[in-house]
Amino acid sequence: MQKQVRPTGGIEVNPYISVKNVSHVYPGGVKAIQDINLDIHEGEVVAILGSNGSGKTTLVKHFNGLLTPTTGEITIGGLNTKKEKIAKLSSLVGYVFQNPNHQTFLPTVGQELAYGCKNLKMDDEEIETRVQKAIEIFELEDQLEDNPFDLNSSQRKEVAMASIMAVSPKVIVLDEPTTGQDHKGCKRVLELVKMFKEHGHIVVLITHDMHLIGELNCRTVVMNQSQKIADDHAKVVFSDKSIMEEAGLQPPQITTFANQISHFDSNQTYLTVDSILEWMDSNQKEAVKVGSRS
Ligand SMILES: Nc1ncnc2c1ncn2[C@@H]1O[C@H](COP(=O)(O)OP(=O)(O)OP(=O)(O)O)[C@@H](O)[C@H]1O
Repeated sequence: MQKQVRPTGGIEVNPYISVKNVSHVYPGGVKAIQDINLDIHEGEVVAILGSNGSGKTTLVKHFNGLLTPTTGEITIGGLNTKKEKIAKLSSLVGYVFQNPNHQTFLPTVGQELAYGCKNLKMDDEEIETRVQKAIEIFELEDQLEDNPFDLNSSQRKEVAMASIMAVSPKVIVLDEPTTGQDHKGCKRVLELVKMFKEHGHIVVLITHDMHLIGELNCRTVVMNQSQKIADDHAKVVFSDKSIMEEAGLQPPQITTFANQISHFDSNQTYLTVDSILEWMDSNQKEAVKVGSRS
């Protein structure tokens, strides 16, 4: 396999996910993605952004073999997705659907947590260890006998994420993780993405949630009309007006605000309120008092 040079660090590392010249045409003729190239490495959190129908879901469904390229090639951990069984690919790439009802179907949370591991034919001891770890991380001890459908949507989403965590795939794909979540649920998603990264997972998020991307401060891929039109750090992408306009996207409100205020460093893109407060502190802008209004 050809080695690729990472843009930073200068060390040659093979990407864990390698998408090469991939197009996908659905039966009926819709060209959902066209000539996509994308490398994702160990340790990365990557957000995939774009308007409805731009091809985000089609692209990520290729990572676990739910779809295969019409043309081009995808390798996951060095395995060509066209040649591997879906079961093998799902042990490497876990997919958390936007609607947890699409992936929770067993009568208890405990059974749900073990399902993915059982499906991959792990032995009982291994399943017990993995499920126990997921229970601890997600603090689900008191809910094991509950029916997932008696939980609220935020809790059900956590159960879906915990069952993927039990399988422990290298890559965790989160499809619109904050959609339908209240403020607490959104904060929890942010924590979980950080936690997945700390546990050594690559996280790929499909999202329309600019605030989430701002908080994650992560690599951002923009899809538009079935093509990849940007792939850079969120700060670079959000400050590129032509890309944002082409894709019909709005940066987080705090970024738009900072861009309009001459006080702020015009060479910087501010993604969060905290980054603005930090700038104010370090520049001792006394004209603008930092602190909450009473
Ligand atoms: N199973 C399918 N059969 C035919 N066309 C499809 C199918 N799934 C998606 N498409 C079409 O492929 C294109 C890309 O869809 P896709 O769902 O990948 O976009 P998306 O960016 O994820 O959109 P959204 O944000 O609405 O989920 C759209 O034109 C869509 O209508």
